Amino acid sequence: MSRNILFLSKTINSNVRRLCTTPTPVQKAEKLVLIDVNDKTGYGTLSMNRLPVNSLNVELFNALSDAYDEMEKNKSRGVILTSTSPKIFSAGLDINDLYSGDSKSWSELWDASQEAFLKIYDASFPSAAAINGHAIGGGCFFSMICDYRAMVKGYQIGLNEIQVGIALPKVLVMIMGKLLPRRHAEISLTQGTLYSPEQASKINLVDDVVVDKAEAIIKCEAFLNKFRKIPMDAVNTTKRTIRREEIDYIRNNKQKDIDDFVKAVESVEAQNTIKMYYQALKNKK
Ligand SMILES: CC/C=C\CC/C=C/CC(=O)SCCNC(=O)CCNC(=O)[C@H](O)C(C)(C)COP(=O)(O)OP(=O)(O)OC[C@H]1O[C@@H](n2cnc3c(N)ncnc32)[C@H](O)[C@@H]1OP(=O)(O)O
Repeated sequence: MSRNILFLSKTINSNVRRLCTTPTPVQKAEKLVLIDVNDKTGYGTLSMNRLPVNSLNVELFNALSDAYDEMEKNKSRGVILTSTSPKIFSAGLDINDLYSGDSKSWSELWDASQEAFLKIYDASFPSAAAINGHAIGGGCFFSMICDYRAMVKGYQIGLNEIQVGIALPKVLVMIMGKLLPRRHAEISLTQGTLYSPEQASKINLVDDVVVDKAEAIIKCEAFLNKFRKIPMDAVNTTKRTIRREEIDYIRNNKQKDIDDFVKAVESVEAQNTIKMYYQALKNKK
C-alpha cells in the first residue's frame, strides 16, 4: 500500500497561505515535488512536478530539499527521483530566471541549488533516477548525483551549459570528471554534447536503457534492493569517503561558488548567448 503526501516547498506554502484571502492564478500552484512512499519497501518516489518542463528555480530546488528532509526524517530506505511529465525529466535551470534575473536572484538560485545538491549527494540513503524523458543541463546534473540512473529510450541527456553561454560551475565539472572517462568528460563539458540514452550508457552517463518509465522504476527498485542486506552505516561511510571532495568543496566554498556562478551568468557574453538561446527556444514552434 502506498500513501501520497501533499508536499509543497516552504515558499509555496507561505504563498498559498498568504493568498488564501486574495484569489489569484497563483493559488492554482501545484505541488512541486510529489512524494509517494511505498510502505512495503520503504522507498520514496519523488516526482518533480513543475510542468511543463520541470525547469529548476528556487522553489523547485527548495521543494526537492524539503522532500529529502522528509525522507531523512522518516528514515527512508531509498529514493527514486523522477518526474510527472510524460516526456521530460527536467529541462535544467529555468532560462527565464537566467535571462531576466539580477545578481541577487542569481545568488538565491545558486544557493538553493547548492542546498538541494547537498541533500541528494550526501543523503543517508541511496537515490536512483528514473529518467523518464529529456534530462538537460541541471536536469542531467541532478540525475548524475543520484547513485544510479535508468533512462527511457528516445530522449536526450547531457550538460549543455556551454551552449547556453554559461561557464561550467566547478561542482558540475568535478562530478562529470568522476563519472565519465576523462576524454568524454572533456568533450562533453566543452561542447555541451547531448546524448541518446544508448550513447550515454556507453560513457557511464546512464547505467541502464529502458523502454518506458515503468521499467525504469523496476530497475531503480532492483538497484535499491541491492543495499537491503548491507549495513547502511558502512555504505554511507564509504560513500562519503568517495564523495568528500565535492561535498567539502560546496560546504567550504559556498559563497565563492555563488559568486562564481553570478559572475558567469552576468557577463555580457553570457547574457547575449542566454538571450539568443531563450529566443530560439521561444521561436522554435
Ligand atoms: C549545485 C549545482 C546544481 C545545479 C545546476 C546546474 C546548472 C545548470 C545550468 C542549466 O541547466 S542551463 C539550462 C539548460 N537547459 C536547456 O537548454 C533546455 C532547453 N529546453 C529544451 O531543449 C526543450 O525545451 C526540451 C528538449 C527540454 C523540451 O522540448 P519540447 O518538448 O519540444 O518542449 P518546448 O521546447 O516546446 O518547451 C515547452 C515550454 O517550456 C519552455 N522551456 C523549455 N526549457 C526551459 C527551461 N530550461 N527554462 C525555462 N523554460 C523552458 C519552452 O520555452 C516552452 O515554453 P512556451 O512558453 O514556448 O510553451
